[in-house]
Amino acid sequence: MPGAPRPTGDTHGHDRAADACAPPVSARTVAEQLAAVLAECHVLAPTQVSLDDVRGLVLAEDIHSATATPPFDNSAMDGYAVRRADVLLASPTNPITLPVIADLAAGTAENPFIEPGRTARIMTGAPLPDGADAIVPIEGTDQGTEWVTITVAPKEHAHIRRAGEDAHAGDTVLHAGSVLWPTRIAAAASAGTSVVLAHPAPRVAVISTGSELVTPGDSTRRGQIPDSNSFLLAAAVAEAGGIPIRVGAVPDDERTLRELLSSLAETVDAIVLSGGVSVGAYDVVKAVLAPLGTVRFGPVKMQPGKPQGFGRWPMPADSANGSAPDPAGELNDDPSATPGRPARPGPVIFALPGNPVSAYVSFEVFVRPALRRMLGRTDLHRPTITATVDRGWRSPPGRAQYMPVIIDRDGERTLVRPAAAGGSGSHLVAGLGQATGLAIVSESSTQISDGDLVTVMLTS
Ligand SMILES: Nc1nc2c(c(=O)[nH]1)N[C@H]1C(S)=C(S)[C@@H](COP(=O)(O)OP(=O)(O)OC[C@H]3O[C@@H](n4cnc5c(N)ncnc54)[C@H](O)[C@@H]3O)O[C@H]1N2
Ligand code: MOO
Repeated sequence: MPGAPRPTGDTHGHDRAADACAPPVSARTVAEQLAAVLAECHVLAPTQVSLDDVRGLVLAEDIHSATATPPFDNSAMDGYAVRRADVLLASPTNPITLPVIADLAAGTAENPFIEPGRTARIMTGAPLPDGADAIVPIEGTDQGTEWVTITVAPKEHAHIRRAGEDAHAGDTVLHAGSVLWPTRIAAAASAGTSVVLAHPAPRVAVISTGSELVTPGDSTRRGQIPDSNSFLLAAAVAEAGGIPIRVGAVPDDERTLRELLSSLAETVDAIVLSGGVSVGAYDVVKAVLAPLGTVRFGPVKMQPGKPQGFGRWPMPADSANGSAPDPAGELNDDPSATPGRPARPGPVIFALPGNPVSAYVSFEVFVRPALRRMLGRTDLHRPTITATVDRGWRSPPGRAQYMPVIIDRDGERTLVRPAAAGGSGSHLVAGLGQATGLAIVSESSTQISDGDLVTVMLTS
């Protein structure tokens, strides 16, 4: 990229003077940033997926029943298969005793013909033997095995489940576009399908950046804190339906991060980074990604979550196309190299702010809808409700605010109050754990008072 500052392996090596000279990036609204994100995130191409792995995926084909469901007439009760005419007059005062000619368990292929005056013991799910036209549950008998005494007269076709009453062979049991939740997975299985064409779950690498970060539980010296963002974001990816690959925390070192991104790019659909996107001296994510020209960094008019980066990791061009791979910007300086087409588009990259509440809000507002678009979901957004403010707060002018709130019921009313004692501070990660929603305050509001109505995104 001519004129772009060349990334270096040093921690502090990128050219701050060049950054200062770069034209200021205009602030986007949340809607503008979301539109830019969604325009770049496409549904993943469908693949064959085993029913073991389809939960939450979107079906890309209709599923037809291979056979009738149920496939054969069968018993709905543990009891006796009878000719109803034989026991029509049965009652406690008029018991009728019949010989038991067979014992039919679920799974049996036997089909003993039930002659008049005979019966077979039968279990739930076993095929109805020819000749029988009703089932007497064991509760209406003495449960005999050689002979059985029946004291209850069955109704017509009592306790018989008919072949095809659920679906006929060839019926469409699921339509393309259906989200495969457990009951639909059961419908596919009962239709005789073990593998379906579905849009796969996006594989999402989650990386925290910051030399201050340690693994939770490890001892910390002054200046260090546990990495909570990689756990937050990996769990949020899974909850959104993606497959998280939690890399953990990497230090503020450009070469380390560049090599990591380059190696991950081959195997993931998205990369979610946190930290290092603001204007600090060691903002490693921005230092590595901004010079590539494929990731845009700029402020979004929201609080928290102001500094955002979004774009794509540039993949090596297809060598058959005669071009040279150069994702890291350091392998090829040959100006005569012919640009080629990438073999596949690189993963989309979300560079989220490091403050934990900022990272979380950014995930909810931008990453989650994007992942759901990649999954083929049409319900991209969380549901919202209107709630009454129980304890007011302030909001910065010119920025849409996403306040983590606790949602309570008070009779007919739904009440909200800030989840963290400190309010909207983007470092208040412990308080964030109390939140069950995000109250959305418009750019023009600066004071949210007790009794006001607010829109609340339900997050759990
Ligand atoms: N002079 C300015 N300073 C800052 C501005 C600004 O406009 N001008 N913006 C502020 C805002 S708003 C935010 S948000 C942050 C974003 O900064 P970064 O994305 O560069 O994030 P870091 O500086 O790396 O970290 C910020 C904060 O979060 C903590 N952190 C980072 N990663 C994790 C993690 N994985 N787990 C837990 N906590 C994490 C980090 O220690 C810092 O305290 O910039 C403001 N500054
Ligand atoms: O915009 Mo920052 O994300 O407030 O903390």
